[in-house]
Amino acid sequence: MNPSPDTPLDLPLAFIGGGNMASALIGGLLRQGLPPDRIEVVEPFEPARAALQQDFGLAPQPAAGPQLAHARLVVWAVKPQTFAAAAAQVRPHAPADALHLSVAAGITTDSIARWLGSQAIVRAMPNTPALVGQGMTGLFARAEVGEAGRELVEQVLRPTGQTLWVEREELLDAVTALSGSGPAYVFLFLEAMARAGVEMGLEPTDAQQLAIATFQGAAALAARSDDAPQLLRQRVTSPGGTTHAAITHLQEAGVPEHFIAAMHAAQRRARELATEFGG
Ligand SMILES: NC(=O)c1ccc[n+]([C@@H]2O[C@H](COP(=O)([O-])OP(=O)(O)OC[C@H]3O[C@@H](n4cnc5c(N)ncnc54)[C@H](OP(=O)(O)O)[C@@H]3O)[C@@H](O)[C@H]2O)c1
Ligand code: PRO
Repeated sequence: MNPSPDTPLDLPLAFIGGGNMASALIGGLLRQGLPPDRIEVVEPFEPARAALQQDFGLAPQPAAGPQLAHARLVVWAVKPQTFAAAAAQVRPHAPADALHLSVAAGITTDSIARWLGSQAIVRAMPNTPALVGQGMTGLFARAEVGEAGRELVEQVLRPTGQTLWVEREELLDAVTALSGSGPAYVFLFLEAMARAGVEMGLEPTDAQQLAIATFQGAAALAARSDDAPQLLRQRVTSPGGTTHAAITHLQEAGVPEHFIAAMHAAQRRARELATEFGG
C-alpha cells in the first residue's frame, strides 16, 4: 500500500455514500486510470446509484455486504447526520486493516474510531471545484496512520486539485469554514455581481461572463503574485475613482466584518455537528 505518485492506482476501494463529493472523487480516480471494477459504492438512494452507473460505469449496491471484504481504502462520503448509522452497517463487512478516509464535516476521528473499531483514519475536507480538478482539500491523519497511508490518500486526491495537511484536527473546522464552504461564498458574490450588471443594462449571459472571468483573473493574479491581496486591491483603486466608491460603500456597510463573522459561524457549526452527530 505504498504507490509512487506516477504509478496508476490499482487497489480495491469502497465509497460509503455516492453523492456529490463521492462523484467528484470517483471521477478523478477514473481519470487516473483506476478500472471501474475496483470501486465499490454503497448508496441507498436509487437515483444516485443510476447516475453513478450511467456516468462512471460503476455497479453501486444499496447496502453494505460482502462486496466490501477486499477494500483497502474505505472513503466515507455520507452526511454527518447519517455517519453513525452507516458505520454500524459497514463495520461487520470492512476489512480490519483497511484505511478509512472521511470527508464528513465536523465528525471527529475519535467518533469514527469508536464507530469502526479502527485507528487507521484520515479526515479530509475537500470542496466542489474538485469536480473540475481545481479543488482544495485539507487533510488530517491520526497518529496511527503511517507514511504509506498518507501517500495513498494524496494519490487518491491528486486529480481533484491541491492538498494541505494540518497538524491539529481542530484546524479542519477552520478549513471547512474557509475552503470547504468557500465556493458557496464565491457563488454568492458571482450572483450579486451578475445581478448588478443586469440592473445596469447588461445581458444576463454577458454579466455572468464578466463576473466569472473577473474571479478567475483575480484569483490567478493573486496566486502568481508575490504581493499581498491588500496591495493588489490598492492597485485597482484609483484615488477618487470608481473602485474607491464601491469599496468605501462595502466598508461602511461592514461587509468585511460581516464576512469574517459568517466564517466563524461556519466554524461553530462544524463543531456543533461533532457534538450533535458524533455521539
Ligand atoms: N458538498 C460539499 O461541498 C462538501 C464539501 C466538503 C465535504 N463535504 C462532506 O461530504 C459529505 C457528503 O456530502 P455530499 O454533498 O456529497 O452529500 P450527498 O450528495 O447528499 O451524498 C451523501 C450520500 O450518502 C447517502 N447515504 C445516506 N445514508 C447512507 C448509508 N447508510 N450508507 C451509504 N450511503 C448513505 C445519501 O443517500 P440519501 O440521500 O438517500 O440519504 C447520499 O446520496 C458530507 O459529510 C459533507 O460534510 C461536502
Ligand atoms: N459543504 C458541507 C456543509 O455545508 C461542508 C463544507 C461544504 O456542511
